[in-house]
Amino acid sequence: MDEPSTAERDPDGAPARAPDGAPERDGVGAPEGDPAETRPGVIVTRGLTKRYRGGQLAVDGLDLTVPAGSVFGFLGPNGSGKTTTIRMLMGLIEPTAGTVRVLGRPMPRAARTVLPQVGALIEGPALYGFLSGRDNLLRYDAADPTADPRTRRARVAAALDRVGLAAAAAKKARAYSLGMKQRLGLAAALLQPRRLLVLDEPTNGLDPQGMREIRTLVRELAADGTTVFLSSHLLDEIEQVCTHAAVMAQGRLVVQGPVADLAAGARGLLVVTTPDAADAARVLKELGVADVTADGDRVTGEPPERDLAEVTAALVAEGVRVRGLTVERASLEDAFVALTGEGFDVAG
Ligand SMILES: Nc1ncnc2c1ncn2[C@@H]1O[C@H](COP(=O)(O)OP(=O)(O)OP(=O)(O)O)[C@@H](O)[C@H]1O
Repeated sequence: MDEPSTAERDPDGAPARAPDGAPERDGVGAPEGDPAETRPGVIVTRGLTKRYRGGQLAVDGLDLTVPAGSVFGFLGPNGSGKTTTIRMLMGLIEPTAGTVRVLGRPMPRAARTVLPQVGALIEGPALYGFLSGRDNLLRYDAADPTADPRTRRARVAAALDRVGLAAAAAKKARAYSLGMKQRLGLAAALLQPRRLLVLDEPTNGLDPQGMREIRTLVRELAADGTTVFLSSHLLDEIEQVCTHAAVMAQGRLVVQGPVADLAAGARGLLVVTTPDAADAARVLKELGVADVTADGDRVTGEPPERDLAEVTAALVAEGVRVRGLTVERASLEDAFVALTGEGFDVAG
């Protein structure tokens, strides 16, 4: 629950520059009042770069395009630059170079008009422990000049209900679990209808049941037409809830696109189930299948170019009893490993 006021400080007014000193590429010559719909994405960054004062290059030349209506997963191991990027998207910190457009407007310059249309949950909500969950939200909403005080109580009740906190609404926030605090932060982001939700690790600190509930909520919000941008270091979470994803590693964008396409980019795995594993492995090698490994009654390898029917026929012709033969779809994790040559650090 970042205070919007921190994002509303006056920027220097100068157009952001790409590292080579070229003027900002996105929206050159376009008037600021252009509707977002004429833009390619709800979030568009070009050459976005952040070097911290200590010299740490946290984000390096990021070109991100988040399509309208997507649930966009921003994925990367700890320290890959996700939070730094999100803070730049929300105008909380200045980029060292490059540009950010959110809802078609440049950030941080247009923060005052953009941020009321964006619900954000970044780095855990700031809560008053001595106030109840409900009173925290009433207070938060009262600090928003665009919020209608006449509908405040009803909106707060609806938001608490939506995140499953209605029963705990009167409890002091300091007695909330981490998961409950996370939900309260989400409720704060949902007090008004939003065109975009930006959620930094929204399931952090939640138990599996809480994670499922947040995923369901994200899907419902997306079905209502809200674009959701969420960061995560959990690959399966992104696969379960996101339509699109971008993968970060060491401050750089590795890949972005529809989740189905990203996973399809990795080749998947040929799996033969058979009691004659040794013979099956030999035949597959003879057929030119790469990386053949036998483990119990399971023989795996790279999916061959040739028709699977031919592979099955060759196995059977050699007396291999085939119980099953299939190509397992590649997961996003396979895609990540294929793209970076690294495992995905899911610790933390
Ligand atoms: N305020 C700061 N000053 C200096 N370096 C920072 C600062 N904030 C982050 N960094 C460094 O920048 C890099 C990217 O950090 P960032 O928090 O953006 O990554 P992240 O992908 O969000 O990681 P996590 O999942 O752990 O939050 C890291 O090496 C981090 O140590």
